[in-house]
Amino acid sequence: MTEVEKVKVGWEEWLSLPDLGLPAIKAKVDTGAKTSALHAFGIYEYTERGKKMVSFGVHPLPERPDIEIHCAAPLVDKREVTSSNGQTELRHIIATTLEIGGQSWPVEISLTFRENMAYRMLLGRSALEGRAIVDPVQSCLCGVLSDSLYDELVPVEPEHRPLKILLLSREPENYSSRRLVEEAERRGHTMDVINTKRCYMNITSARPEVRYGGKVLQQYDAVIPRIGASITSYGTAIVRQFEAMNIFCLNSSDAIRRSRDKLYAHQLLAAQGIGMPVTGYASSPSDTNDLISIVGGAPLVLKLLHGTQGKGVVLAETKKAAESVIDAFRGLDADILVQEFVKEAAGTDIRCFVIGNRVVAAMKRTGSEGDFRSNLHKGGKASKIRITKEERATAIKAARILGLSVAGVDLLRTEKGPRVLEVNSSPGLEGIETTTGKDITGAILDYIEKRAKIIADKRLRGRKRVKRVSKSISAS
Ligand SMILES: Nc1ncnc2c1ncn2[C@@H]1O[C@H](COP(=O)(O)OP(=O)(O)OP(=O)(O)O)[C@@H](O)[C@H]1O
Ligand SMILES: [Mg+2]
Ligand SMILES: [Mg+2]
Repeated sequence: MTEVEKVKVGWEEWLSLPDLGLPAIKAKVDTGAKTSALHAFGIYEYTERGKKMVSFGVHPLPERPDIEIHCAAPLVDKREVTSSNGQTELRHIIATTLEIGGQSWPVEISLTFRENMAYRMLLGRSALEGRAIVDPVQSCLCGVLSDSLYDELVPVEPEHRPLKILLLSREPENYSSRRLVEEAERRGHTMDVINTKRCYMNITSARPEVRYGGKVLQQYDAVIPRIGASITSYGTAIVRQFEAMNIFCLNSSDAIRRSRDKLYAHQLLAAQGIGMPVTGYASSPSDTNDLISIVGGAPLVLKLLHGTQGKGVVLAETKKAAESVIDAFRGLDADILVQEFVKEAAGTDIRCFVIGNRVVAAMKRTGSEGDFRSNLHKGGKASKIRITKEERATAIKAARILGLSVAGVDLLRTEKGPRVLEVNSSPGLEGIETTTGKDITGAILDYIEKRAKIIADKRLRGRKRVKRVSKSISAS
């Protein structure tokens, strides 16, 4: 290619990724980065005719969160990428076509979560090499693409093909299970509810399968895992088996495991800058004193690492009390977290219900008189609450870090901003639906319809040619 044919680009440019169904994205040109990056959420790997693929969602226009495009692309690699803030993460690398300034060529793009960033895409060196010349003081040399290009796409309405869904739950009669079945059937889908503990599998078989009552469980479009804390290990093994069968699982086995291990989850969240109460952890009783001082002394909160529903969460008002509780837990050979007591939360926490990359509902929970724990199972009361932008962004980010598509993110409201307590992978539906009056079950099924459809139908959407709508050149 000769010099003349190179596309001239400024420091920011509008471009299209036609194979992904993205007609207009404003990218920041970043010659300091090798690989280009695209903001994606709900990243999911699957195999299509022996070829590795990845599906994901994109909100291409930061100011238009209503535009959500679900994409699929060949997965070419998984690579450690260090972003500009110095954080390294293992990213999916996809192959696709870049269209800019009337030309198009193949590129590799890494998928990352940059919901809070001004640009949904970074155009790196490899994508520009031999194809473009950068003029760092110019902007949008290739013209401006309008939002309206998204209106012309194949509608993002999920197709109403009946799906076959499997609900893994040991409680078929509880509110969450009943609502999911009822709503799925109302939409014309079928939903089988199966006790996770009754599933078994042949893990050595070349063709992975899960069995139940002598039959092979197969041909599901989606699995909804509701795995209780007491069976995390077995439950996630079953989910992993379904993943090996390329069946879409609403939450992945890895994500469930990460969120269940409170210590691990805390480490992952802390590493990505999520605010949490100061938390310490130790195994040896000889360091109890220092551990207590790390979190700022009494009063402090002690938690069993694998506790749930407020069981195993204790407030120690004095240092003496803290020491004796730590001793008692140790005597039981239980792993514990020692945590700063956030007094200003005053027995109230906020449950944010996250689906995909949206908080679909939030409620405030206040503990019963005299209890600092706000768990509804412990007699707490719930009410509607409007969350702040920061709380919303934190909840979404926390779910995303753990890799959960559906999550109940619990946080405390403090003057210094939200403090995440934990992220639940099987959040209950009863409290949130009755408190907010919102159809959360419907929102979960909307999400499954979109995601499962992409994988089950194995078709790409929104392949349309793109017209430049205007050419505006500015030197900003
Ligand atoms: N550090 C803290 N400071 C103040 N209050 C806290 C703190 N940690 C926990 N709490 C209160 O105790 C409740 C239970 O704690 P946490 O959510 O960590 O435990 P859990 O047993 O796993 O509950 P869940 O049923 O939500 O899984 C919280 O909802 C909150 O109201
Ligand atoms: Mg919990
Ligand atoms: Mg909780």
